[in-house]
Amino acid sequence: MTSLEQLQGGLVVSCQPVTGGAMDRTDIVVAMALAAIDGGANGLRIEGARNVATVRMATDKPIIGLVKHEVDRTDVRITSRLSDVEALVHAGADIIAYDATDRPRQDDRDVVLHAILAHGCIAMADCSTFDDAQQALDQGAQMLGSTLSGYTAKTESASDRPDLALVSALNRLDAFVMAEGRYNSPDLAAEAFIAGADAVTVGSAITRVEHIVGWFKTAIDEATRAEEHDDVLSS
Ligand SMILES: CC(=O)N[C@H](C=O)[C@@H](O)[C@H](O)[C@H](O)COP(=O)(O)O
Repeated sequence: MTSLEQLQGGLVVSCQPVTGGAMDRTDIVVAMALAAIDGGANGLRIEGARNVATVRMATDKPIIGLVKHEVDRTDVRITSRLSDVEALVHAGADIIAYDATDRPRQDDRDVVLHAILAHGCIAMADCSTFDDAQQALDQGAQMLGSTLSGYTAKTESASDRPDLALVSALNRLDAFVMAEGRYNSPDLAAEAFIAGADAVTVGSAITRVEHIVGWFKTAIDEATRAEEHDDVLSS
């Protein structure tokens, strides 16, 4: 079975710990990846060549690899350099995700895409809009993700809901559609398929303990504040 066949109709778990957090260690990334597979994940999204190489030794499941780094004078962070592609190929990624937005960056976007394809990997375009996806498809990307919707100046939004409308729009294009970004519950992940996704990637809600704890804390704090408010009114 090809990687895309293995991912079809399934769940990819993104194992990206909070940078610098208590879980930001390669051994923990491997443990999260194996636990995700035990839970039924069809594939993994792994950041960093070292993490990809170590997870690769532990499983044959499809790995979507990416490298994130901060560079001066650009907001582009995901696999924006040719050297990132080389490192991920070397590490054994099956699929390489890259920033498919039209924002300026160090190495030309389509040169990065062509390098991924030239190495025989599947290219996953992390898109913020339908236009990003259309351009990526025209250049040969086989997988289109809604990953960056809500995270660029053009699409910035305060909503904590996923962009299901973008997933529906991507479904009209002839490519594998990955719903990704803020699928923070099983119900939302299921909705991605109703919208036309071929697979869904979930990260924070499964592997970022700090975020999950924060969601609980916020809900509890709001509830306790509301209760205090009611007590004051009734006293
Ligand atoms: C915007 C951006 O840089 N997204 C990143 C891409 O790799 C990750 O930080 C996300 O965790 C991943 O996309 C999964 O999304 P969520 O964590 O919402 O399930």
